[in-house]
Amino acid sequence: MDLFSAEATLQPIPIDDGELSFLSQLPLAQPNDVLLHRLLDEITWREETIYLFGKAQKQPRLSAWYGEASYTYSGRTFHPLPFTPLLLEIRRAVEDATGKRYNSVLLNCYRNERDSMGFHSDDEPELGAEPAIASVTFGATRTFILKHRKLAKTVKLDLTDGSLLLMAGTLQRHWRHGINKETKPRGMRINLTFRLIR
Ligand SMILES: O=C(O)CCC(=O)C(=O)O
Ligand SMILES: [Fe+2]
Repeated sequence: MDLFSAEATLQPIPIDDGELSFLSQLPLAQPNDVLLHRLLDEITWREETIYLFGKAQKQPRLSAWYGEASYTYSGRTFHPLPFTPLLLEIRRAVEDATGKRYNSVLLNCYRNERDSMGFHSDDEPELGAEPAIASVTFGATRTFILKHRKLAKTVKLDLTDGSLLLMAGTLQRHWRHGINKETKPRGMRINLTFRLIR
């Protein structure tokens, strides 16, 4: 094995007012494309309805919650499904790589370039003051955009197949993040954000 072909540990990404680190390939027991298709098949995906200015709208992606604690998100309380063996396996890899523990995961499936995630912070009180949120991507690359709440600063990161991004420290307090729609065709992408809910 070529030990120098890729970084083996999380590398810090310099950013003001928070902590970000990135690992281009999370060590996993199965290839990324096998895990992408297993997640697509084994997860109970839902197309949630959201209310925007009082109007019902389908969320522009599929999503699912798994874990050990109920959770409030965008003003709604979710009762997660229990972790599956596949999710436990991915969680173990994420815990080993980040040195932190997680009891919940939000999964999002971006079916194509038209799916997206609006700008938000993962700053719900049950996540605590400086939450560690570990984000794993399978499938197509999409651009993860961070916008500072007060300063005119934007950071863009390409989240590639098999990558791990750790958001920590005061990042959620000072920055919002999201995934824009794209104009060029994109294949399917599944993202998992592991969290610790208290
Ligand atoms: O898909 C992504 O990379 C972002 C997901 C996200 O922000 C979230 O699950 O809260
Ligand atoms: Fe988020």
